[in-house]
Amino acid sequence: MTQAGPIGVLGGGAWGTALAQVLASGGSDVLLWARNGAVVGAINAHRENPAYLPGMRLSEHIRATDEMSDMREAGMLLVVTPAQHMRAILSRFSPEGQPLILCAKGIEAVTHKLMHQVAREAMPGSPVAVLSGPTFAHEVAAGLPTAVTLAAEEEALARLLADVLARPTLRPYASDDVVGAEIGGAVKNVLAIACGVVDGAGLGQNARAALIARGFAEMTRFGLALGARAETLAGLSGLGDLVLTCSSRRSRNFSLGKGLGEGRSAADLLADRRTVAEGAYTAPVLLEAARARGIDMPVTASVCALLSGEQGVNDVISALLARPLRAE
Ligand SMILES: NC(=O)C1=CN([C@@H]2O[C@H](COP(=O)(O)OP(=O)(O)OC[C@H]3O[C@@H](n4cnc5c(N)ncnc54)[C@H](O)[C@@H]3O)[C@@H](O)[C@H]2O)C=CC1
Ligand SMILES: O=C(CO)COP(=O)(O)O
Repeated sequence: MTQAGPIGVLGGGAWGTALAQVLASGGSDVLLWARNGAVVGAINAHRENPAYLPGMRLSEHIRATDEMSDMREAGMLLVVTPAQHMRAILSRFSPEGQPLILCAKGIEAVTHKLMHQVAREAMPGSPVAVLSGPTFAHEVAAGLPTAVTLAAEEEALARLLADVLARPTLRPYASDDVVGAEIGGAVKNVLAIACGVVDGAGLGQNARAALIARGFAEMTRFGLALGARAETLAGLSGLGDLVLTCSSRRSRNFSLGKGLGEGRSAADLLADRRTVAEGAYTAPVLLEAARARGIDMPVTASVCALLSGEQGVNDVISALLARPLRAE
C-alpha cells in the first residue's frame, strides 16, 4: 500500500517541519513542500525554518521545494497544512495514489466535514489515514518522546503506516477509528482556548481542572453522536491532547484564550498572528454542527461568544456559573 520514494510532507509550518525532522532522524529521505519560497530557501541553504521552527538545525535528509509537481515522487504524503486550506492544497496536487496521512486538526467551515472526508473528495484514489495526539512540534523536532494515534479505516493500513513512521522517539498506536481520532484533535483546540481564558482571567487551577473534565464530556457527547468510539476519545488523540494543550502556555490555542481572558479582543489577537490557532476556526463550525444534532456544548458556545465579541469575559463566566445544576 505504500510506494517507493521519499516521505512527502505537504506544509512547511511548525508541525510539518517537526514531522520532517523526526522522520529524517532515522535516515529516511524527506521531501517537504512549502508554499513560502523563503521557507524553502532557508531549509535548503541553512538547514533551518526560522519562520516557524526557529533554532532547530534540520537534518541533511530533508529537501524542501515549492513545486507541487515534485511531490509526485513521494511514496506517501503527510498533509500538514491548516485545516481550512487542506481542500485547496490537495486539489492542486495530481495524485499518484500515494497514501495520505492527515495531520491537521480541525473541521471544515461551511461543509462541517472532517479532514478525512475532505481528503476523500479531493483525492478519491488515495488511501487515507489520520495522525493525531499530544504533539508540541518543538518537542517532537527536538527528539523528545512522543506517542500518537495513527488511524485508518482499514486497520491493516494503520498498522503498516505505524510501522513505517515509527522512530525511537515517535510511537504511533494504530487504530481503525478515524472519526474518533479526528474529533479529539479538533475539539481539544476549542477547549484549550477556554482553558487559556481561565488562565488569563486568573480563575485558578480548580476552574481549569473542572473545565478540562466538563470539556471532555462535551467532546465525548459530540464524538459519540458522530460515531467515534469512547476509548479513542479517552486516548492519545482525545484526552491526551486535551490535557497537553489545556495545561501549557506553549499552546497557540491556549495563548489565544489567555489573551481573551485578559480582556483583549479576538480581532486584535488574530490580526497579526503568523501561526495558526485552529480552535478559532473550528469553534463556530463545531457549534453549528452540534446544534444541528441537538448536542449541548456550553463551553464551545462560550468560546464562540468571546471570539465573535458577542460577550465579554465576565458575561461568559457568569453565564457558565449560572447554568442549572444537574447530575454529572
Ligand atoms: N504546531 C504543532 O505543535 C501542531 C500542529 N498541528 C496541526 O498542524 C496543522 C498545521 O499547523 P502548524 O504547522 O503548526 O502551522 P504554523 O502555525 O506553524 O504555520 C502556519 C502554516 O500555515 C500555512 N498557511 C497559512 N495560510 C495558508 C494558506 N492560505 N494556504 C495554505 N497554507 C497556508 C503557512 O504557510 C504555514 O505553513 C494545524 O492543523 C495544527 O493544528 C498538529 C499537531 C501539532
Ligand atoms: O496540537 C497541538 C499539540 O498536540 C498544538 O497545539 P496548539 O496548536 O494549540 O499549539
